[in-house]
Amino acid sequence: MSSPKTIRWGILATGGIAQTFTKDLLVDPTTRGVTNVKHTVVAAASSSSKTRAEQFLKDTGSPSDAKAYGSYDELVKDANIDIIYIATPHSHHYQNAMLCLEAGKNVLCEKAFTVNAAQTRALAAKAKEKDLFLMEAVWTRYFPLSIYVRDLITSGRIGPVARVFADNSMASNPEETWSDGKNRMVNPDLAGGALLDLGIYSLTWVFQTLYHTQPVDTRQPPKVLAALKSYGQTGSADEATTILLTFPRPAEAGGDAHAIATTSLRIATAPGGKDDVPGIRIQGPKGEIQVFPPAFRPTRTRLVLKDGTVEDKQWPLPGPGKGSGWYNGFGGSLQSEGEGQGMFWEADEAATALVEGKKEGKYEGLAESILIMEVMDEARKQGGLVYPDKIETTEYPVQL
Ligand SMILES: NC(=O)C1=CN([C@@H]2O[C@H](COP(=O)(O)OP(=O)(O)OC[C@H]3O[C@@H](n4cnc5c(N)ncnc54)[C@H](OP(=O)(O)O)[C@@H]3O)[C@@H](O)[C@H]2O)C=CC1
Ligand SMILES: O=C1OC[C@@H](O)[C@H](O)[C@H]1O
Repeated sequence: MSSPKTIRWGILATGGIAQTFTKDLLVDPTTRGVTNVKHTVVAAASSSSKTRAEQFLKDTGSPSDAKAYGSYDELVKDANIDIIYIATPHSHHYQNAMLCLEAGKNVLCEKAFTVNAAQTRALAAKAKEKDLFLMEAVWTRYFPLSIYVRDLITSGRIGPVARVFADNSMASNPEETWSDGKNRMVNPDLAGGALLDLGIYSLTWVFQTLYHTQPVDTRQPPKVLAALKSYGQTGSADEATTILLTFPRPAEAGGDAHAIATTSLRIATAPGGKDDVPGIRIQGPKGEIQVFPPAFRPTRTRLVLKDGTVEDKQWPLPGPGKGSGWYNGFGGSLQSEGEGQGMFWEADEAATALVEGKKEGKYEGLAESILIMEVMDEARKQGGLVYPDKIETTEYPVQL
C-alpha cells in the first residue's frame, strides 16, 4: 500500500465555519478509515489583521510553522499551498475564488457557491482555463449517510423516486438575534437570507436524490415555481422560500417527479428541537427514506417499505476529533465531545481529487452546482429578491 499524500491547505477567512473546518481537517483521517490522503494547514489569512490569523492558527491547533497573513492577497501568493478553502460570506465568494484561481490555486469554496449562476459559470470557466480543481463545499453530499441514501435509491429499494419533501429551517428570532441587520444571515450586502444559506441544503437533498441518482445522459433540469417571503427589517433578504420543482422523466422511469424544497429562518423543521420529525422524505412506489434533522448534518435515517419493513440507522460522526463543536451560523457552538463534525469528508474528496488529477468533486460536479444556482436564481426572480449590483456582478476585481 502506498503511503498517504499530504495535502497542504490555506484557509481564507477566520470566522465560525473556518474554525470548525480547520479543526476537522486536523483530525487523523485513519479514524474514519481514510488512508490515501492526509491534511495539513500551512497558512491562514484574515482580511482584518495578521494578529487575527495568528490567533486562528493557535485556536485551531494548526502546526506551529503555519504562516499567518493579514490579507487574502498575500495568502494566494504562498507557493506552499496546494488548495485554498474559502469561508467568507456568500457575497464575497466570487471575488475571493477568482483571486485564488487567477493566482493558480485550487479551490474549495463554501456554499452557497456564489450569489448567482453567472458567477459560478465564470468561476468554472476560469478553473478550466487554468486547469485547476474547483468544488463547492456542500459537505452533506460527502457524508456516508448521503452515499447510503443515494445507493438505496439506485438499487431500487423504494422504486423510482416520485416525490421529495426537503426542509431545512431554523427556529430563530431574527429581530432579536440579528437586531442591527448587519449579520450575514439577514444582510443583503452579504447576500443574506434563508435561501442561499439554508435553502441550498433543501435543494441539495432534492438534487442528490432526484437528479444525481439518474444516469448522466438522462439528467434534465427541473421546472421551478417559487414563493418567497421577504425579511421585513432588511427588505431584500428572504425570511422564507418555498420551491416546487418538476423533474421531467420518461414514463418508463415512473414519469415526472416532484419535489418541494422549503426553508425558513423563523420556522423550525422540528419544533422544540425535537429530532423525530423527518425533515427529508424521499418517496417511491415501494416506500420511503426519511432523513432526520438537521438537513445539513444528519446522523439518522429510516427506511420504511410498504411490506412493513422498517430499517433505522444511526450515523455517528467518527472521532476522536478535537472537540471542535458543531458551529452554526447563528453564532452558537455545541460541543460534541469525541466527534469530528463531518466536514473532513468533503476535504478528503478534494484532497483525493488533487491526488488523482481530477478537477471537480465526485458527488457534485460544477455543472450540478451551476444548475442549483440557476434554480436559486429563478426562485429569487419569481420572488423579486435582487442583491446589490456589486455582489451580483461577474466583473473582477471589484472592491467589496
Ligand atoms: N458548511 C456549513 O455547515 C456552514 C457553512 N457556512 C458558510 O460559510 C461561510 C461563512 O460563514 P460563517 O463562518 O458563519 O461567517 P462568519 O461571519 O463567522 O465569518 C466570515 C468571515 O469572512 C471574513 N469576511 C471578509 N469580509 C467580510 C465581510 N465584509 N463581512 C463579514 N465577514 C467577512 C471574515 O474573516 P477575516 O476577518 O478573517 O477575513 C469573517 O470572519 C458562508 O458562505 C456560509 O454559508 C457557515 C456556517 C456553516
Ligand atoms: O451551512 C450552514 O449550516 C448550518 C447553519 O446553521 C448555517 O447557518 C449555515 O450556513
